[in-house]
Amino acid sequence: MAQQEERLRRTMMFVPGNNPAMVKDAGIYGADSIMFDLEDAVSMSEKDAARYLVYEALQTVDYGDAELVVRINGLDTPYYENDIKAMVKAGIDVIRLPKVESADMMLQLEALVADAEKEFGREVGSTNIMAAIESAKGVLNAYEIAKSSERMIGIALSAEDYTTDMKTHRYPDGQELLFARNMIIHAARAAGIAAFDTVFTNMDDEEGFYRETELIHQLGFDGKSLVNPRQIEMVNKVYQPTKKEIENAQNVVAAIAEAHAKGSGVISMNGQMVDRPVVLRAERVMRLAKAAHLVDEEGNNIEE
Ligand SMILES: CC(=O)SCCNC(=O)CCNC(=O)[C@H](O)C(C)(C)COP(=O)(O)OP(=O)(O)OC[C@H]1O[C@@H](n2cnc3c(N)ncnc32)[C@H](O)[C@@H]1OP(=O)(O)O
Ligand SMILES: O=C([O-])CC(=O)C(=O)O
Ligand SMILES: [Mg+2]
Repeated sequence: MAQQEERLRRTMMFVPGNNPAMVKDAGIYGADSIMFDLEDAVSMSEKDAARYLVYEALQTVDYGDAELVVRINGLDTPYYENDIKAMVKAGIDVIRLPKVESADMMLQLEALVADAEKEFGREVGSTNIMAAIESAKGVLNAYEIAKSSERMIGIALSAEDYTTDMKTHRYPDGQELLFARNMIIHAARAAGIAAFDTVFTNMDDEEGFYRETELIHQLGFDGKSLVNPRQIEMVNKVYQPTKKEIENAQNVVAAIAEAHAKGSGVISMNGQMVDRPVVLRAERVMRLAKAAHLVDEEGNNIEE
C-alpha cells in the first residue's frame, strides 16, 4: 500500500498550459492543487509552447502552498517523453497521466520518471504520479492501477472521455457514472490513495454543481477536478465540517491524547468506544476545519 502523507486535496484546478495569464495567476484562487494541462486543453500546434510556458512558470512563479500537478500527454502521443523530462527537471510535485487503462501504463510512466530524476539530479522517488481513468477498461482495472506504484497519490475519474467510451453522455442525475465512481473510490481506498471526481463543465449550472459535489462528498471522494476558479469556494463549502462534527472531533482528539498519556489506546467517551478509526476520522475533520479557518493550528475554535 502506498503510504503517502495525507494532505487535503479537495480542489484540483485545471489550468490550460498554453494560457500565460491563467498560468501566471493560477495560485491566487486558493486551490489545494493546481493542475497545469498539456493535454486536451492544448491544441497540437501549441504542445511545445505550452510545455515551455509551464516549465518557465514553475521556475519563476510562487504558487504558495498549493500542490503542483501537470497533466501530461498520453502514452499514445509523440509528446509524453518530452513532457515528463521537462516537468521532472522543473521539480513538479505530481505527474497525472491521462487515459490510463492498465497498471503497466503507470509502470511505464514510473520508469521514465525515475530516468528523468537521475538525468536532472532530482532525488529518485521524489516525483509523485497519479492516473486519470477515462474508459471502461480503465474502470475495470482501477484497483490494479491504484496499487501499481509506491509513487501513486491518487486516481481520478475523467467522465467526459469515459461517457464517450461508454457510448452515452453526462446526465444531470449522474446515473451513468455510478459504477465508475464506486469502482474508483473503492480502488483508491483499498490502495490507500486519494480519489478525485471529474470536472463539471457547465459554469452556469451552480445548482447542478452543488448537487454533484454533495454526492461525491457523500461517496467519500477526497475532492474534484475543476475547470474554473469560481468552483473552488463551493467545493470547500461542501467539504467544510459542521460545528457539531468539529466539537466531537475536538473531544475525541483531547480524550485520546489523555488516554495515550496514561498508556492506553482505547477509551470511552459519553458511552461510546473511541478507538483508532474514530480518532483517524476526527483528525481528518480537524484538518478540514483548519483548512476552512474554523479552528486554529492548535485546534481551538476561531471566533466568527
Ligand atoms: C475534458 C477536459 O479535459 S477538461 C480539462 C481541460 N480544460 C481546461 O483546462 C479548461 C479550463 N477552464 C477555462 O479555460 C475557463 O474557465 C472556461 C473556458 C471554462 C471559462 O472561461 P471564462 O468564462 O472566461 O471564465 P471566467 O469568466 O470565470 O474567468 C474569470 C477569471 O478566472 C480566470 N480563469 C478561468 N478559468 C481558469 C482556470 N482554469 N485556471 C486559471 N484561471 C482561470 C480567467 O482568466 C479570469 O481571470 P481575469 O478575471 O483575471 O481575467
Ligand atoms: O479529468 C477530467 O475530469 C477531465 C477529462 O479529461 C475528462 O473528463 O475526460
Ligand atoms: Mg479526458
